[in-house]
Amino acid sequence: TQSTRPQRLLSAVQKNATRGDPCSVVRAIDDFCRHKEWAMNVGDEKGCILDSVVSEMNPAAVLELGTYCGYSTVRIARLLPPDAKFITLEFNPGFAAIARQVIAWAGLEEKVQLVEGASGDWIPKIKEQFGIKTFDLVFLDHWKDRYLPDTKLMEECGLLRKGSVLLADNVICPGTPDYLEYIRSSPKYESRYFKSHLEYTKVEDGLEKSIFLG
Ligand SMILES: CCCNc1ncnc2c1ncn2[C@@H]1O[C@H](/C=C/CNC(=O)c2cc(-c3ccc(F)cc3)cc(O)c2O)[C@@H](O)[C@H]1O
Ligand SMILES: [Mg+2]
Repeated sequence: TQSTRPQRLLSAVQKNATRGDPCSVVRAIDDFCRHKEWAMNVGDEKGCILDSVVSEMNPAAVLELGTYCGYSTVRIARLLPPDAKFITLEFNPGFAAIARQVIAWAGLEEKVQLVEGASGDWIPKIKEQFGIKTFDLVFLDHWKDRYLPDTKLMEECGLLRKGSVLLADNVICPGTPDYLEYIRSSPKYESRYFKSHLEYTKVEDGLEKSIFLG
């Protein structure tokens, strides 16, 4: 039977990365996607911006929407303090299965809670299910037309506090026009665009970092 691209990405990690070494896992995926098969990971260039936001915040509670193969999950988890809580939501069982193995190869399974399911179903349940009051950082990288509804849902569910940061991938390519319009015009957010490029290409893309003002 034909393998899928996520399965081939996982094989590249198992072949080229060192177990327990998150940086080697990140490098192996970037090499695979740059030289073998493109895949929709945030990538190395935007990944450095993600790293700087995570490092600067030293967050105690992080939410990722859209795990895919776990590339950004590993990038984030490797920088978190030991007792931080990190929830990543993935609703495709096939992708979730691959991501679990990528995260395990990096030796980060203790730092990440991969929850299989849709963001719309899980966001209202996170407080009671995981004992999390609010998130310090949310990384949005799932379906682009879900960024806005899920942001409004997080607000309604009281998951954001003064200073919470939303970091959104792909605000230019593929683009998230309704989300950008909302977040840049809302008095509840202070927003800044980090210009970069679509992963592994020269096409413009970027991350939007938005601070919730309460
Ligand atoms: C019920 C749907 C909303 N809730 C959801 N809850 C949980 N997980 C969800 C999810 N939506 C989607 N997902 C998962 O997130 C991932 C989806 C990511 C979508 N990302 C993109 O489309 C994307 C696409 C590109 C891209 C850019 C240019 C191009 F030519 C082709 C593709 C680049 C990126 O960086 C991207 O992030 C999958 O793993 C999917 O199963
Ligand atoms: Mg993306």
